[in-house]
Amino acid sequence: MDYSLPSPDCNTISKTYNGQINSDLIQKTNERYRETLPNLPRGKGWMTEHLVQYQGVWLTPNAALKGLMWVQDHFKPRSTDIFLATFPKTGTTWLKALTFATFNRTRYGFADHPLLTTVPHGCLPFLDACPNDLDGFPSPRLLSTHIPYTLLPNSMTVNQSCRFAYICRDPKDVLVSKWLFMNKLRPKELAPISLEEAFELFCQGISHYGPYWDHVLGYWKASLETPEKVLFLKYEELKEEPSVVVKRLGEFLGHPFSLQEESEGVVEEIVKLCSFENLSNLEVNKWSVLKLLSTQITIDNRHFFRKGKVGDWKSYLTDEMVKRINEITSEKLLGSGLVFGS
Ligand SMILES: Nc1ncnc2c1ncn2[C@@H]1O[C@H](COP(=O)(O)OS(=O)(=O)O)[C@@H](OP(=O)(O)O)[C@H]1O
Repeated sequence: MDYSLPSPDCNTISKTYNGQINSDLIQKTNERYRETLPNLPRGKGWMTEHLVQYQGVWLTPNAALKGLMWVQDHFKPRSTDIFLATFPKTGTTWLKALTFATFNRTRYGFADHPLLTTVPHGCLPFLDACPNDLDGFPSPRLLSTHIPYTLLPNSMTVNQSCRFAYICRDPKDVLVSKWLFMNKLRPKELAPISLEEAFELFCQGISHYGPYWDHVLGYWKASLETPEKVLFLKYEELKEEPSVVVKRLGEFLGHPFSLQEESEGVVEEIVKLCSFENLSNLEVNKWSVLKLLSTQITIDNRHFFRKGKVGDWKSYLTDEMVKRINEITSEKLLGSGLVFGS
């Protein structure tokens, strides 16, 4: 089986979560999970009723918490692994497409590229959902994760030469994108979350894999310490100069673009293939669904493509909200050398 091809099986973790694979290791993590869960602080959920705080991070109590414990307890990283790491709604879908297309550019032609018929999420297995299903994948593995850098096991960060491509985005756009997306997925029996509520929760750090600023700072600091291992990107820069960023991505992935490829316009082809305008208009991304077996949730692919703009927060946030979130951002990032646009 060619595992690097898009595979609908990349979410097969449900087998694991549902306990159908019966091993001592799984039992141990499940026990740890069952013992830990009742003692964790709870906050209001955006998509689920609650989020729980584990090791300082807010997670959905079922899939995300179990996924994290799984990775911490059992994932066997390889030195050649490449992870696409993101906080949700910062550009995951886009970077997945770009990474997949860049990494596999000699394997697929642009006219019949897998991304024309597969949602980007179907192209890169989600580590947090299937850590033990990945053992059979040939190296080098391209995987994705939402786990904050500081919560990853040492086996992935300190002890291995695994690489991470990380993308962040202006928190105001992340908040708005997340609020609109989560309300679409929120079960009908739960009342929708108002923007005011979402704003408050986000500012307090209570959102999936939040606090947002801590997530960003974890990868930012790691990128300063080990730039060869952590590539730190910004959604806004990718929008501004996609070709420049794709070339950096190529180098980071260990596949720099040759002069010939550049003169043949390969970089631009990748940028075009993965552009919002192209991906959001494909049949697969307009009408198909992504089944997240681990959470039993089905997501319409079109929800991953809303506007794809920088600064759409201006249509939603009040001046007061902007002032508060900007203040939090300045405070949190103070002295880090990292800034977001105003
Ligand atoms: N190709 C491309 N180019 C530019 N922007 C894109 C692209 N694909 C998705 N998007 C926009 O990214 C936002 C979704 O973020 P994520 O992909 O991180 O979401 S998720 O975590 O995977 O659910 C969401 O942003 P908003 O439009 O602001 O809501 C998407 O529209």
